[in-house]
Order: sequence, then structure tokens, then C-alpha cells
Amino acid sequence: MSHAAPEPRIPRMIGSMPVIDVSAWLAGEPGALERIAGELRYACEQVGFYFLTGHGIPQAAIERVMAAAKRFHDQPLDEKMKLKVNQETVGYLPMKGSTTRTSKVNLNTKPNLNEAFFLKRESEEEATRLGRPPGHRNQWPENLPGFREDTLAYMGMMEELGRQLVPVYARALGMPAHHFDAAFARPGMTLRLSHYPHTEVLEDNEFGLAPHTDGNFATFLPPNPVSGLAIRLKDGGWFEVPYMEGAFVVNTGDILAHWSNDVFVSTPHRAVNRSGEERYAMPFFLNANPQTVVECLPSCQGPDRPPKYETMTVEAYSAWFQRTNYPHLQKEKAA
Ligand SMILES: O=C(O)CCC(=O)C(=O)O
Ligand SMILES: [Fe+2]
Repeated sequence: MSHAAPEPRIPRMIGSMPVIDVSAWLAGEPGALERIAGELRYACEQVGFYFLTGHGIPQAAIERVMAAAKRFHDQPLDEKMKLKVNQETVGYLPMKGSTTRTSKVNLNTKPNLNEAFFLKRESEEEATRLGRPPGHRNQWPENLPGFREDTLAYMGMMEELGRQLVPVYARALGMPAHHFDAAFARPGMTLRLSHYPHTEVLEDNEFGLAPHTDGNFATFLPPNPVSGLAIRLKDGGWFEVPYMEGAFVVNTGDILAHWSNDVFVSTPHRAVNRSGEERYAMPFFLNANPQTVVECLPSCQGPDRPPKYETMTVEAYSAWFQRTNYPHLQKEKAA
């Protein structure tokens, strides 16, 4: 069988955002993989962002995690500080706790106006590796019943969805459908529960989250009724992402861009909250397993397109990315 890349297909568009319905692929319909891979190719080459529909994640599960984010951030600061972000960037990152210095499109000098709580894969193995009691890879709030169950259930569903979509990415890049499967058998994953207070007045070069690209493979943002996200299009203009009921906003991160030699673009984006309401966002960052070696795919290089990026592990890239953006990692390094 030939593994040529499918022809790019223009999907339905909402403004600058492609809409990709994956239900036929998830249901195993014949022909769905090639058709959807063609649409994904268009979306990832031209925009780097798309609306994902037909994903099968129940709205109720999303709402439970949204409620968990609100309940977490509604706690008093000293309660949240008990779970202060650690060397693995798991836990609570206070307001102005990060400055986005990896950005290629903006010289970000001011810390971000959001606070966030980070969770990663919970497993006995991870806890043992880190010398913690069973079930304590994450830092869990004490007084929020259901928080742990709801966030872990959601991460489990998102991990499964991510794994199901990886073959579509492989085909969209002209590789065999199962090319990435081993790297995602036990994927890296981070759930970020962010709170952006309403900010009427911003200083010059100040943001809720400054222009940046994501450092992982692909990011899944559940539908957010409170606007604030904007993406930087190829022509340099900023496009405010509208709300689409039931649709995730999905974007390419740097790891996928490196793998694909920038055939798939890791599009810069930023967030500000001028909605008049509190804003919460819950990106799920899917990544390949940390040990994966990311080397330019054969389908994305040629005599006129030599590999642009150094071959490196996911772990090495993530370590650089996080160290550059999070002062809590720089301080401990210096100590
Ligand atoms: O707040 C949003 O909608 C986007 C968040 C984001 O881009 C991120 O956390 O990397
Ligand atoms: Fe992002």
C-alpha cells in the first residue's frame, strides 16, 4: 500500500477556523481515515488550529472539570499555596508565576495574568518513581470532594481520544496510520486548569497569557463560552476564536511541528480576559512519551526541504521549554 499523503481537503470553515468532524473515523466507517486525514492536513498546514467535533467526550464530563477548576481557584490563596507547583510543574502556579520567554513572535517581558493548577498522569508507577505514597503523583486538594475523581476521569477520556486521533495525524503527514502508535501507547499528558480574572486595563505588552506556541504534540481546549483566545494567522493578523458549542479547539504544538519539519505549523496564540466575567480554560496537552526521539519524518523532507530541527527526545525539549518559561524551575536550578 502506498503511504502518499492524502490530498488536502478544505473542510467546513467558521471564519479562519476549520471544523473537523471525526465521528466517522471513531465509528470505524470505511474511507473515513483518508478523508479526515485530508482535512486535518489542510487545517494543520494552513492554520494550526481547528474545531474538533464528533469527539464523543460527554459535555457533562467537561462541565464537571470546569466546575472543579472554579472550585479550586475559589479557595483562599494560602490553601492553594499548600500545593505550590513543584519541580515537575505539577501543582499550583500563582498569578504572575510565569513569563512566556519561548515565544518567537513577541518579546514577552511581563508575567502572565493567570493562575493555574497542573495535573499529570496519575499512576502507581509514577508515584513510586518519585518516591511518593501510592496515588500521589499529583498534588491533591484536601477539601474538594470529587475533584480527584472528576479530573482523573476526564484525563483518562482525553488520553483515549488522543490515542484514537494519532493515526489520523500519521496519515495526514503521509506516514502509515500506525506510525506514531508506539510513541503514544503511554502518552505524556498535562491538564492545566487556568483562571484568568477579568482585566479591564492591561499595561503595554501585558496579557492573560502572552503570545506563545505550545511545547507538546497537540493541545485540546474544551468549548469555552467565555471568549479571550486569539490565534496568529499566517498573514500576521490576530483572529479571535469564536465559541462553537460542543467543539474542542485543537492546536498543533512544537513537537508535531518539529516532527513534520514545520509542514504542520505550531501557531502562536494568546489569551486576554476582557469579558467582564471570570474566565477559566482547561487545556489538555497531549504529548508523545517522554523517551520518544523526535526526528524529521521522511515524508516531510527532501532535497529542497532539509530537516530544520535537531533530533532530540520529547523529554529534552520539554525540559528546555519549561525551564525557559517558569521562574520556579530557574530559581531551584540556581540554588
Ligand atoms: O486560555 C486559552 O484559551 C488558551 C490557553 C493556552 O493557550 C495555554 O494554556 O497554552
Ligand atoms: Fe497555548
